[in-house]
Amino acid sequence: MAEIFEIKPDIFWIGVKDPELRTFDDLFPTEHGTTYNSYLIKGRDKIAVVDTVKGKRGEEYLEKVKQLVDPADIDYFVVNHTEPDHSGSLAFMLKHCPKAKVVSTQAAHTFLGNLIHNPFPSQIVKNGEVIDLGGKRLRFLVVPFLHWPDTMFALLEEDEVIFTCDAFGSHYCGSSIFNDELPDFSADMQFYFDTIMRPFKDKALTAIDKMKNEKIAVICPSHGPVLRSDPWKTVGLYESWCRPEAGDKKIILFYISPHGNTQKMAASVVKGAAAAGVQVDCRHINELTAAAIRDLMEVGDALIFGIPTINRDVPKPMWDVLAYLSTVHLKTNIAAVFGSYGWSGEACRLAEERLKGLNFKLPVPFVRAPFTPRAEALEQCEALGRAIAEEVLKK
Ligand SMILES: Cc1cc2nc3c(=O)[nH]c(=O)nc-3n(C[C@H](O)[C@H](O)[C@H](O)COP(=O)(O)O)c2cc1C
Repeated sequence: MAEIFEIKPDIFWIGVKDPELRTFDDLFPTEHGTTYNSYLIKGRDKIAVVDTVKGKRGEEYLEKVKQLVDPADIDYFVVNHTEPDHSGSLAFMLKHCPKAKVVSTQAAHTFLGNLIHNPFPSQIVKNGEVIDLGGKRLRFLVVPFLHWPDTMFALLEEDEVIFTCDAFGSHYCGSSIFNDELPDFSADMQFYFDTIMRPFKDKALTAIDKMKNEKIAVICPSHGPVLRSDPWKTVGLYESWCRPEAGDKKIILFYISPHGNTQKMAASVVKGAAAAGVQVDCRHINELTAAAIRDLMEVGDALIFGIPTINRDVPKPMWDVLAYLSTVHLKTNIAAVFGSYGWSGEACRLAEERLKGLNFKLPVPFVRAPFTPRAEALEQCEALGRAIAEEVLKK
């Protein structure tokens, strides 16, 4: 018999486990594998399934469903989010569940159209709408961008069970599916937050605000353990990871400087900003871990990058820094660039293009200086620092 867990009377975990998975979506390491969680709810009158599983696991998943109900009796597939690890077996399941309607947000409906291509019976729901299964009412909380635009949570009001899709999930596959029956997986949960949810901290706080008015005894995410013991502890952790730190305004300056010229320019930028009343946390990127770089990015009221040209390009370690910008939740969209070069000097322009592509505002054009910066170039760097500080103080 395939593994099924009863979470509360007539609410079942019918997901599949993937303990050997070591890289999720070609992107993130999964040291402890993962699970694709799906849930079946038997109301007095209707049957609903919340999310499905990865497409490759469809057959096995169908067999699980058959252990509990006749698939032809399923009334609803609730799609909280359309990422293929949760919706991949939906089209397959619909063939076996002729009466089932797909319940989702409008955005998820559009995405499913682009994933499945064939028409499917559907019901689009808005925030606060309810589907009554008979003694079990499913109410939807629309929470866009956790972490795709399509996302919603589904709350079983009477049972106080909420299905939150990727939010509060972990890539963790253990012998049980319940958090109170497993070893500590908090590091996996934090890593999951860091890789998936971190760019959407403001959206997570909005979702948490919506949850706070609700009675919730169990959180059922779409990966990893079901949180039936102290679910609010996890909500509190998310809140602490998402809440911005208060404090004085500051500029973060990241630089690299094999021959020390860009470093000289950095010192002048720092001087100019300080004269305008804003401190600069000036850091050589080789002295920072990736985690420290990402943390610093999130606290900066402006970000400045000191970049020499190497082989007609931004040096690779600095490209890595620029790549991190899309993996964090930035407080600012103000940036500036400067750097030394020898003969062709492409780096500043390339970095500016990257920043503009991420919707940064660059109030001052980049300052570039050939080899050892002259006094005039250092003055330009001071002016750059001052202008960015003034921009920060305007906010
Ligand atoms: C390996 C190497 C490759 C370089 N390639 C370029 C280049 O393609 N174009 C250019 O303008 N300068 C190039 N330079 C020169 C540097 O940009 C120049 O020395 C600059 O002053 C270095 O800044 P830094 O003192 O902050 O390290 C290169 C330097 C090195 C060491």
